[in-house]
Amino acid sequence: MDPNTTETEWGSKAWRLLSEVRSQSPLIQCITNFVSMDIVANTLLSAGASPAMLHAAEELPDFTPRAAALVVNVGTLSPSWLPAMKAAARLCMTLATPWVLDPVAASASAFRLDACRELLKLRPTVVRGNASEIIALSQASAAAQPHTNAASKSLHIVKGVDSVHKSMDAVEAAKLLARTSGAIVAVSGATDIVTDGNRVVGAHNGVAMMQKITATGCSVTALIAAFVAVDKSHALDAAVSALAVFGVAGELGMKMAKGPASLRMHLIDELYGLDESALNSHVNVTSL
Ligand SMILES: Nc1ncnc2c1ncn2[C@@H]1O[C@H](COP(=O)(O)OP(=O)(O)O)[C@@H](O)[C@H]1O
Ligand SMILES: Cc1ncsc1CCOP(=O)(O)O
Ligand SMILES: [Mg+2]
Repeated sequence: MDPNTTETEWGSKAWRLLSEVRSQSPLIQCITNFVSMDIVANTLLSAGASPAMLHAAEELPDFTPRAAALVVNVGTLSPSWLPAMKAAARLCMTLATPWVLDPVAASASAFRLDACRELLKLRPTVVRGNASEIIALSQASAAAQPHTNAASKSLHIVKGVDSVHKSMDAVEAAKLLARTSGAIVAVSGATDIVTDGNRVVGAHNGVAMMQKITATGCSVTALIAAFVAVDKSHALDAAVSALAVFGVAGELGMKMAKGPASLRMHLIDELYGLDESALNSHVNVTSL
């Protein structure tokens, strides 16, 4: 993070990065779960990025090098998808292309937890999960070997895809995961937390109703990828900005929404229409 960024400057930083996404329209390859594909693509389009949901291993050598960033989301993981996820992540690591891991339901099973740990070794630029996912992954990755006792203890910390912890409960776990993985770690929730293992920044935007729309977490993970794509050397700032922008769109959308279904529509509309004054007046980011 730029240590000189003051709390009042986050609005203009978020605006600058959103403007870059709109002008550059970065190509974002998304290997993501079936539930999320539609809302993730629509979120990226509304922000100005160009989404592509390609996951066939045969296509990766041609396509992944052309992407400005990659998302790997394990939400509907199956054995047939994992090799392509790893191959795409490995290509990004080799090419220094930013990539973002969403460890959906990280410790729901040993298969999923091991997959997330293997993906972590491929040096994601950012890991974004909810609090339960980050706590589980942090504990598991602190264990040295697959299926050690420490790793199996972190099994079933998550219930399913929804968090049973508050984001603030995951601050230390996030810092540890950032240190052990080398990634920027983002924990979504009432306060979105972003850390590089030393600094901790909180983004306080958003509304609780966003949890009642499936795949909002997946969507903000993809938005983080778009923001990191346009500011590769400041991944922490980019992640904070994406989380704040998505939260502001949720706050503005909530003014017109009657419930989760209409919030989904209004959030996407508000993301599309965000302007400088809205971000300057609504972005609420502090150091923690
Ligand atoms: N209680 C809350 N108040 C405000 N925003 C929230 C709240 N819970 C989640 N959000 C927002 O909803 C989005 C999805 O986060 P979350 O529900 O934690 O992810 P996931 O869907 O992966 O569990 C994020 O943008 C987050 O900031
Ligand atoms: C319901 C569900 N089941 C497998 S993936 C998925 C979507 C999860 O999306 P999010 O993590 O954004 O809530
Ligand atoms: Mg999630």
